[in-house]
Amino acid sequence: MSSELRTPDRSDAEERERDPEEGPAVLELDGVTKRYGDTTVIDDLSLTVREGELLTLLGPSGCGKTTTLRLIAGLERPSGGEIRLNGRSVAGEAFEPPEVRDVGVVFQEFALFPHLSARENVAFGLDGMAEDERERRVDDLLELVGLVDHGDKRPEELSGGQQQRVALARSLAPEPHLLLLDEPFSNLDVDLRVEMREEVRRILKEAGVTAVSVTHDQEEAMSISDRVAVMYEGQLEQVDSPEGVFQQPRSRFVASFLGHASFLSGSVEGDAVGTGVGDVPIASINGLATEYDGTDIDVMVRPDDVTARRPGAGEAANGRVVHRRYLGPTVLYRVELDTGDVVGCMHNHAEEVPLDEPVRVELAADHDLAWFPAGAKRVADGGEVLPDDGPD
Ligand SMILES: Nc1ncnc2c1ncn2[C@@H]1O[C@H](COP(=O)(O)OP(=O)(O)OP(=O)(O)O)[C@@H](O)[C@H]1O
Repeated sequence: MSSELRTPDRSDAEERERDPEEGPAVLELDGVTKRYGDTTVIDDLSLTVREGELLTLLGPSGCGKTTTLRLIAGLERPSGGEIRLNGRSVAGEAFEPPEVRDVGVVFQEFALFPHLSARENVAFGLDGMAEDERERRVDDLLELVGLVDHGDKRPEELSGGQQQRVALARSLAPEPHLLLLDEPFSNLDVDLRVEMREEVRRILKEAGVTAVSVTHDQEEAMSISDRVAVMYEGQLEQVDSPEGVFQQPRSRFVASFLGHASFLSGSVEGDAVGTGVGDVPIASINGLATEYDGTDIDVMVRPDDVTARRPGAGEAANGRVVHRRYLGPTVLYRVELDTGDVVGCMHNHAEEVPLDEPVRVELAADHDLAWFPAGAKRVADGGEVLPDDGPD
Protein backbone atom coordinates (compact mmCIF):
# COMPACT_ATOMS: atom_id res chain seq x y z
CA MET A 1 0.00 0.00 0.00
CA SER A 2 1.28 3.47 -0.74
CA SER A 3 1.37 6.02 2.02
CA GLU A 4 -0.96 8.32 0.02
CA LEU A 5 -3.90 6.07 0.75
CA ARG A 6 -5.55 6.40 4.11
CA THR A 7 -4.91 2.73 4.75
CA PRO A 8 -3.71 2.00 8.26
CA ASP A 9 -2.06 -1.33 8.84
CA ARG A 10 -3.95 -4.42 9.92
CA SER A 11 -3.38 -3.93 13.62
CA ASP A 12 -4.93 -0.44 13.41
CA ALA A 13 -7.93 -1.89 11.64
CA GLU A 14 -8.26 -4.63 14.23
CA GLU A 15 -7.94 -2.08 17.00
CA ARG A 16 -10.86 -0.15 15.53
CA GLU A 17 -12.83 -3.33 15.16
CA ARG A 18 -12.44 -4.10 18.84
CA ASP A 19 -13.71 -0.77 20.07
CA PRO A 20 -15.49 1.24 17.39
CA GLU A 21 -17.12 3.52 19.95
CA GLU A 22 -13.78 5.13 20.75
CA GLY A 23 -12.42 7.92 18.59
CA PRO A 24 -13.61 11.22 17.18
CA ALA A 25 -17.13 11.64 15.77
CA VAL A 26 -17.12 11.73 11.97
CA LEU A 27 -20.88 12.04 11.54
CA GLU A 28 -23.42 13.48 13.98
CA LEU A 29 -27.15 13.69 13.41
CA ASP A 30 -28.77 15.87 16.03
CA GLY A 31 -32.58 15.83 16.23
CA VAL A 32 -32.90 15.50 12.45
CA THR A 33 -36.41 15.66 11.05
CA LYS A 34 -37.59 15.39 7.46
CA ARG A 35 -41.10 16.19 6.36
CA TYR A 36 -42.70 15.92 2.94
CA GLY A 37 -45.82 18.10 3.14
CA ASP A 38 -47.68 16.97 6.25
CA THR A 39 -45.89 13.62 6.44
CA THR A 40 -42.96 13.24 8.79
CA VAL A 41 -40.66 10.57 7.37
CA ILE A 42 -37.67 11.17 9.70
CA ASP A 43 -38.58 12.05 13.24
CA ASP A 44 -36.06 13.60 15.64
CA LEU A 45 -33.22 11.26 14.72
CA SER A 46 -29.96 11.54 16.65
CA LEU A 47 -26.93 9.38 15.93
CA THR A 48 -23.13 9.56 16.16
CA VAL A 49 -20.78 7.56 13.94
CA ARG A 50 -17.13 7.45 15.02
CA GLU A 51 -13.95 7.27 13.00
CA GLY A 52 -13.35 3.89 11.40
CA GLU A 53 -16.79 2.63 12.38
CA LEU A 54 -19.11 0.70 10.07
CA LEU A 55 -22.70 1.40 11.04
CA THR A 56 -25.74 -0.02 9.28
CA LEU A 57 -29.20 1.51 9.19
CA LEU A 58 -31.56 -1.47 9.28
CA GLY A 59 -35.32 -1.39 8.99
CA PRO A 60 -38.35 -2.42 6.94
CA SER A 61 -39.22 -0.86 3.61
CA GLY A 62 -40.36 2.75 3.93
CA CYS A 63 -38.92 3.35 7.41
CA GLY A 64 -36.69 6.18 6.15
CA LYS A 65 -33.26 4.58 5.65
CA THR A 66 -32.61 5.96 2.17
CA THR A 67 -33.93 9.38 3.16
CA THR A 68 -31.46 9.41 6.07
CA LEU A 69 -28.62 8.51 3.69
CA ARG A 70 -29.68 11.24 1.25
CA LEU A 71 -29.78 13.78 4.08
CA ILE A 72 -26.23 12.81 5.08
CA ALA A 73 -25.02 13.02 1.46
CA GLY A 74 -26.64 16.44 1.03
CA LEU A 75 -29.12 15.26 -1.61
CA GLU A 76 -31.98 16.35 0.69
CA ARG A 77 -32.28 19.17 3.19
CA PRO A 78 -33.57 18.37 6.69
CA SER A 79 -36.76 20.11 7.87
CA GLY A 80 -35.23 20.42 11.33
CA GLY A 81 -32.18 19.48 13.38
CA GLU A 82 -28.55 19.52 12.42
CA ILE A 83 -26.04 17.30 10.63
CA ARG A 84 -22.32 17.65 11.38
CA LEU A 85 -19.39 16.09 9.52
CA ASN A 86 -16.11 16.11 11.45
CA GLY A 87 -17.66 18.67 13.78
CA ARG A 88 -18.59 21.01 10.89
CA SER A 89 -22.26 21.85 10.45
CA VAL A 90 -23.31 20.83 6.94
CA ALA A 91 -27.08 20.94 7.34
CA GLY A 92 -29.12 22.94 9.78
CA GLU A 93 -28.66 26.68 9.86
CA ALA A 94 -26.12 26.41 7.03
CA PHE A 95 -26.27 24.00 4.10
CA GLU A 96 -23.27 22.49 2.38
CA PRO A 97 -23.99 20.94 -1.04
CA PRO A 98 -23.03 17.31 -1.73
CA GLU A 99 -19.93 18.06 -3.83
CA VAL A 100 -18.10 19.78 -0.97
CA ARG A 101 -19.09 17.37 1.81
CA ASP A 102 -16.28 14.87 1.21
CA VAL A 103 -18.77 12.01 1.37
CA GLY A 104 -18.58 9.05 -1.04
CA VAL A 105 -21.60 7.05 -2.09
CA VAL A 106 -21.80 3.48 -3.40
CA PHE A 107 -25.14 3.08 -5.12
CA GLN A 108 -27.23 -0.07 -5.37
CA GLU A 109 -26.68 -0.36 -9.12
CA PHE A 110 -22.92 0.41 -8.81
CA ALA A 111 -23.29 3.20 -11.48
CA LEU A 112 -20.06 2.33 -13.31
CA PHE A 113 -19.23 3.96 -16.65
CA PRO A 114 -19.83 1.15 -19.17
CA HIS A 115 -17.34 2.43 -21.77
CA LEU A 116 -14.46 2.79 -19.28
CA SER A 117 -12.21 -0.01 -18.01
CA ALA A 118 -12.14 -0.93 -14.32
CA ARG A 119 -8.90 1.05 -13.99
CA GLU A 120 -10.41 4.12 -15.70
CA ASN A 121 -13.53 3.88 -13.57
CA VAL A 122 -11.41 3.89 -10.42
CA ALA A 123 -9.24 6.76 -11.75
CA PHE A 124 -12.36 8.83 -12.44
CA GLY A 125 -12.59 11.48 -9.79
CA LEU A 126 -8.83 11.67 -9.33
CA ASP A 127 -8.52 14.42 -11.94
CA GLY A 128 -6.01 17.07 -11.08
CA MET A 129 -3.63 14.56 -9.54
CA ALA A 130 -0.23 14.06 -11.19
CA GLU A 131 -0.45 11.08 -13.55
CA ASP A 132 2.14 8.85 -11.89
CA GLU A 133 0.60 9.49 -8.49
CA ARG A 134 -2.86 8.71 -9.86
CA GLU A 135 -1.63 5.48 -11.44
CA ARG A 136 -0.06 4.44 -8.14
CA ARG A 137 -3.26 5.21 -6.28
CA VAL A 138 -5.33 3.19 -8.74
CA ASP A 139 -2.86 0.26 -8.47
CA ASP A 140 -3.20 0.34 -4.68
CA LEU A 141 -6.98 0.42 -4.86
CA LEU A 142 -7.18 -2.43 -7.39
CA GLU A 143 -4.95 -4.44 -5.08
CA LEU A 144 -7.10 -3.57 -2.08
CA VAL A 145 -10.24 -4.85 -3.82
CA GLY A 146 -8.47 -7.88 -5.38
CA LEU A 147 -8.75 -6.82 -9.03
CA VAL A 148 -5.12 -6.34 -10.06
CA ASP A 149 -5.59 -8.74 -12.98
CA HIS A 150 -8.86 -7.22 -14.18
CA GLY A 151 -7.99 -3.53 -14.49
CA ASP A 152 -8.34 -3.44 -18.26
CA LYS A 153 -11.78 -5.02 -18.41
CA ARG A 154 -14.96 -3.03 -18.96
CA PRO A 155 -17.87 -3.50 -16.51
CA GLU A 156 -19.73 -5.85 -18.86
CA GLU A 157 -16.68 -8.17 -18.83
CA LEU A 158 -16.76 -8.36 -15.02
CA SER A 159 -18.98 -10.42 -12.69
CA GLY A 160 -21.45 -8.71 -10.34
CA GLY A 161 -19.08 -9.08 -7.41
CA GLN A 162 -16.17 -7.70 -9.42
CA GLN A 163 -18.28 -4.73 -10.52
CA GLN A 164 -19.08 -4.05 -6.92
CA ARG A 165 -15.37 -4.11 -6.06
CA VAL A 166 -14.74 -1.54 -8.81
CA ALA A 167 -17.56 0.66 -7.49
CA LEU A 168 -16.11 0.43 -4.00
CA ALA A 169 -12.57 1.23 -5.19
CA ARG A 170 -13.88 4.20 -7.17
CA SER A 171 -15.70 5.58 -4.13
CA LEU A 172 -12.61 5.12 -1.95
CA ALA A 173 -10.26 6.75 -4.52
CA PRO A 174 -10.79 10.38 -3.41
CA GLU A 175 -10.40 9.28 0.25
CA PRO A 176 -13.81 10.43 1.47
CA HIS A 177 -14.14 11.09 5.17
CA LEU A 178 -17.36 9.15 5.12
CA LEU A 179 -18.61 6.45 2.76
CA LEU A 180 -22.32 5.76 2.31
CA LEU A 181 -23.49 2.41 0.92
CA ASP A 182 -27.08 2.20 -0.30
CA GLU A 183 -28.28 -1.43 -0.24
CA PRO A 184 -24.87 -2.44 -1.64
CA PHE A 185 -25.64 -6.15 -2.01
CA SER A 186 -29.17 -6.09 -3.36
CA ASN A 187 -28.12 -6.62 -6.99
CA LEU A 188 -26.05 -9.71 -6.23
CA ASP A 189 -27.31 -13.28 -6.13
CA VAL A 190 -27.54 -15.00 -2.76
CA ASP A 191 -24.18 -16.86 -2.68
CA LEU A 192 -22.25 -13.87 -3.93
CA ARG A 193 -24.03 -11.60 -1.47
CA VAL A 194 -22.73 -13.63 1.46
CA GLU A 195 -19.20 -13.71 0.03
CA MET A 196 -19.20 -9.98 -0.75
CA ARG A 197 -20.36 -9.05 2.76
CA GLU A 198 -17.15 -10.47 4.16
CA GLU A 199 -15.12 -8.89 1.41
CA VAL A 200 -16.67 -5.43 1.71
CA ARG A 201 -16.14 -5.46 5.46
CA ARG A 202 -12.49 -6.46 4.98
CA ILE A 203 -11.94 -3.73 2.38
CA LEU A 204 -13.57 -1.00 4.47
CA LYS A 205 -11.66 -2.04 7.58
CA GLU A 206 -8.38 -2.24 5.71
CA ALA A 207 -8.99 1.20 4.19
CA GLY A 208 -9.86 2.47 7.69
CA VAL A 209 -12.88 4.25 6.24
CA THR A 210 -15.91 5.37 8.26
CA ALA A 211 -19.05 4.05 6.62
CA VAL A 212 -22.83 4.08 6.91
CA SER A 213 -24.67 1.37 5.05
CA VAL A 214 -28.38 0.80 4.52
CA THR A 215 -30.24 -2.48 4.32
CA HIS A 216 -33.48 -4.22 5.19
CA ASP A 217 -31.63 -7.55 5.55
CA GLN A 218 -30.95 -8.42 9.20
CA GLU A 219 -28.30 -11.02 8.46
CA GLU A 220 -26.41 -8.61 6.26
CA ALA A 221 -26.57 -5.85 8.88
CA MET A 222 -25.34 -8.15 11.62
CA SER A 223 -22.52 -9.67 9.57
CA ILE A 224 -20.91 -6.49 8.24
CA SER A 225 -21.49 -3.90 10.98
CA ASP A 226 -19.75 -2.71 14.11
CA ARG A 227 -23.10 -1.27 15.18
CA VAL A 228 -26.62 -1.61 13.86
CA ALA A 229 -29.16 1.23 14.01
CA VAL A 230 -32.64 -0.28 13.80
CA MET A 231 -35.23 2.12 12.34
CA TYR A 232 -39.00 2.01 12.31
CA GLU A 233 -41.32 4.69 10.92
CA GLY A 234 -38.66 7.38 10.79
CA GLN A 235 -37.36 6.79 14.30
CA LEU A 236 -34.40 4.93 15.75
CA GLU A 237 -35.56 1.97 17.80
CA GLN A 238 -32.10 0.90 19.02
CA VAL A 239 -28.45 1.48 18.16
CA ASP A 240 -26.21 -1.29 19.40
CA SER A 241 -23.67 -3.96 18.50
CA PRO A 242 -24.99 -6.84 16.34
CA GLU A 243 -25.06 -9.04 19.47
CA GLY A 244 -26.83 -6.25 21.38
CA VAL A 245 -29.70 -5.79 18.94
CA PHE A 246 -30.07 -9.56 18.49
CA GLN A 247 -29.80 -10.78 22.06
CA GLN A 248 -30.78 -7.70 24.09
CA PRO A 249 -33.47 -5.92 22.07
CA ARG A 250 -34.96 -2.88 23.80
CA SER A 251 -38.29 -3.17 21.98
CA ARG A 252 -40.45 -6.04 20.81
CA PHE A 253 -40.23 -4.66 17.28
CA VAL A 254 -36.41 -5.02 17.37
CA ALA A 255 -36.77 -8.48 18.95
CA SER A 256 -38.98 -9.70 16.11
CA PHE A 257 -37.34 -7.79 13.24
CA LEU A 258 -33.90 -9.25 13.98
CA GLY A 259 -35.11 -12.84 13.81
CA HIS A 260 -37.56 -15.35 15.20
CA ALA A 261 -38.42 -14.34 18.77
CA SER A 262 -40.72 -16.06 21.30
CA PHE A 263 -41.77 -14.89 24.71
CA LEU A 264 -42.07 -17.01 27.86
CA SER A 265 -44.52 -15.43 30.26
CA GLY A 266 -43.79 -15.74 33.95
CA SER A 267 -43.69 -14.05 37.28
CA VAL A 268 -40.59 -13.10 39.25
CA GLU A 269 -40.60 -15.03 42.52
CA GLY A 270 -37.51 -14.56 44.65
CA ASP A 271 -34.48 -15.45 42.60
CA ALA A 272 -36.31 -17.24 39.78
CA VAL A 273 -39.03 -16.71 37.21
CA GLY A 274 -41.66 -19.43 36.92
CA THR A 275 -42.25 -20.14 33.21
CA GLY A 276 -43.68 -22.86 30.99
CA VAL A 277 -40.21 -24.44 30.78
CA GLY A 278 -39.68 -24.44 34.53
CA ASP A 279 -37.99 -21.99 36.85
CA VAL A 280 -35.47 -19.71 35.14
CA PRO A 281 -32.92 -18.16 37.54
CA ILE A 282 -33.05 -14.36 37.45
CA ALA A 283 -29.24 -14.42 37.32
CA SER A 284 -29.54 -15.71 33.73
CA ILE A 285 -31.85 -12.86 32.68
CA ASN A 286 -30.14 -9.61 31.80
CA GLY A 287 -30.87 -6.76 34.24
CA LEU A 288 -33.42 -8.69 36.26
CA ALA A 289 -33.00 -8.50 40.04
CA THR A 290 -34.92 -9.42 43.17
CA GLU A 291 -36.36 -5.88 43.32
CA TYR A 292 -38.73 -7.03 40.54
CA ASP A 293 -40.19 -9.67 42.86
CA GLY A 294 -43.86 -10.19 41.99
CA THR A 295 -43.57 -8.58 38.53
CA ASP A 296 -45.11 -10.33 35.54
CA ILE A 297 -42.57 -10.46 32.73
CA ASP A 298 -41.98 -11.95 29.29
CA VAL A 299 -38.58 -13.57 28.73
CA MET A 300 -37.44 -13.42 25.10
CA VAL A 301 -35.97 -16.58 23.62
CA ARG A 302 -34.58 -17.31 20.15
CA PRO A 303 -35.04 -20.75 18.53
CA ASP A 304 -31.40 -21.59 19.32
CA ASP A 305 -32.03 -21.00 23.02
CA VAL A 306 -34.61 -23.79 23.31
CA THR A 307 -34.58 -27.57 22.83
CA ALA A 308 -37.48 -30.01 22.65
CA ARG A 309 -37.22 -33.80 22.93
CA ARG A 310 -39.24 -36.82 23.89
CA PRO A 311 -39.39 -36.99 27.70
CA GLY A 312 -36.99 -39.49 29.29
CA ALA A 313 -38.02 -42.02 31.97
CA GLY A 314 -39.46 -40.22 34.99
CA GLU A 315 -39.62 -36.88 33.14
CA ALA A 316 -42.81 -34.96 32.52
CA ALA A 317 -43.68 -33.42 29.18
CA ASN A 318 -44.40 -29.70 29.26
CA GLY A 319 -45.46 -29.03 25.69
CA ARG A 320 -46.50 -30.33 22.30
CA VAL A 321 -45.09 -29.70 18.82
CA VAL A 322 -47.75 -27.83 16.84
CA HIS A 323 -45.81 -26.89 13.71
CA ARG A 324 -42.73 -28.03 11.83
CA ARG A 325 -40.96 -26.03 9.14
CA TYR A 326 -38.19 -27.60 7.08
CA LEU A 327 -35.32 -25.14 6.57
CA GLY A 328 -32.76 -27.33 4.80
CA PRO A 329 -29.97 -28.01 7.29
CA THR A 330 -32.29 -27.42 10.26
CA VAL A 331 -35.93 -27.71 11.26
CA LEU A 332 -37.85 -24.95 13.02
CA TYR A 333 -40.56 -26.19 15.36
CA ARG A 334 -43.32 -24.32 17.09
CA VAL A 335 -44.06 -25.86 20.45
CA GLU A 336 -47.11 -25.02 22.51
CA LEU A 337 -46.28 -25.19 26.19
CA ASP A 338 -48.79 -26.36 28.78
CA THR A 339 -48.98 -22.71 29.93
CA GLY A 340 -50.24 -21.67 26.47
CA ASP A 341 -47.04 -19.88 25.42
CA VAL A 342 -45.81 -20.86 21.96
CA VAL A 343 -42.04 -20.99 21.45
CA GLY A 344 -39.88 -21.50 18.37
CA CYS A 345 -37.19 -24.12 18.59
CA MET A 346 -34.42 -24.99 16.10
CA HIS A 347 -33.07 -28.51 15.67
CA ASN A 348 -30.84 -30.40 13.31
CA HIS A 349 -32.26 -33.51 11.67
CA ALA A 350 -30.70 -35.93 14.15
CA GLU A 351 -32.89 -34.41 16.84
CA GLU A 352 -36.24 -34.49 15.05
CA VAL A 353 -39.33 -34.64 17.26
CA PRO A 354 -42.75 -35.81 16.06
CA LEU A 355 -45.62 -33.43 15.42
CA ASP A 356 -48.44 -33.45 18.00
CA GLU A 357 -46.64 -35.66 20.52
CA PRO A 358 -45.82 -34.49 24.05
CA VAL A 359 -42.28 -33.14 24.39
CA ARG A 360 -40.04 -31.84 27.10
CA VAL A 361 -38.91 -28.30 26.34
CA GLU A 362 -35.83 -26.87 28.02
CA LEU A 363 -33.80 -23.70 27.86
CA ALA A 364 -30.32 -24.13 26.42
CA ALA A 365 -29.16 -20.51 26.12
CA ASP A 366 -25.45 -19.84 26.53
CA HIS A 367 -25.99 -16.12 27.17
CA ASP A 368 -28.16 -13.92 29.37
CA LEU A 369 -31.74 -13.64 28.14
CA ALA A 370 -33.65 -10.40 27.50
CA TRP A 371 -37.00 -9.61 29.07
CA PHE A 372 -39.87 -7.13 28.93
CA PRO A 373 -42.41 -6.30 31.62
CA ALA A 374 -45.65 -8.08 30.65
CA GLY A 375 -47.42 -6.04 27.96
CA ALA A 376 -44.64 -3.44 27.58
CA LYS A 377 -43.51 -2.82 24.01
CA ARG A 378 -40.18 -1.30 24.96
CA VAL A 379 -37.75 -0.70 27.81
CA ALA A 380 -35.06 1.90 28.28
CA ASP A 381 -31.39 1.03 28.72
CA GLY A 382 -31.86 1.24 32.48
CA GLY A 383 -34.69 -1.28 32.29
CA GLU A 384 -37.56 1.15 32.93
CA VAL A 385 -40.67 0.75 30.81
CA LEU A 386 -41.23 3.38 28.12
CA PRO A 387 -44.59 4.63 26.84
CA ASP A 388 -46.27 2.25 24.44
CA ASP A 389 -46.38 4.61 21.47
CA GLY A 390 -44.30 2.48 19.13
CA PRO A 391 -44.85 -0.61 17.04
CA ASP A 392 -45.61 -4.04 18.47
N1 LIG B 1 -39.57 12.82 -2.27
C1 LIG B 1 -40.49 12.27 -1.47
N2 LIG B 1 -41.72 12.81 -1.35
C2 LIG B 1 -42.64 12.27 -0.52
N3 LIG B 1 -42.44 11.18 0.25
C3 LIG B 1 -41.24 10.59 0.17
C4 LIG B 1 -40.21 11.10 -0.69
N4 LIG B 1 -39.11 10.30 -0.53
C5 LIG B 1 -39.47 9.35 0.36
N5 LIG B 1 -40.74 9.53 0.78
C6 LIG B 1 -41.44 8.69 1.76
O1 LIG B 1 -40.64 8.63 2.92
C7 LIG B 1 -40.75 7.36 3.52
C8 LIG B 1 -39.35 6.79 3.73
O2 LIG B 1 -38.79 6.48 2.45
P1 LIG B 1 -37.34 5.84 2.29
O3 LIG B 1 -37.09 5.65 0.83
O4 LIG B 1 -36.38 6.66 3.03
O5 LIG B 1 -37.52 4.44 3.02
P2 LIG B 1 -36.56 3.18 3.05
O6 LIG B 1 -36.52 2.74 4.44
O7 LIG B 1 -35.27 3.51 2.39
O8 LIG B 1 -37.36 2.14 2.18
P3 LIG B 1 -36.83 1.01 1.14
O9 LIG B 1 -36.14 -0.03 1.97
O10 LIG B 1 -38.11 0.50 0.53
O11 LIG B 1 -35.92 1.69 0.16
C9 LIG B 1 -41.62 6.50 2.63
O12 LIG B 1 -42.91 6.47 3.17
C10 LIG B 1 -41.60 7.24 1.32
O13 LIG B 1 -42.81 7.05 0.63
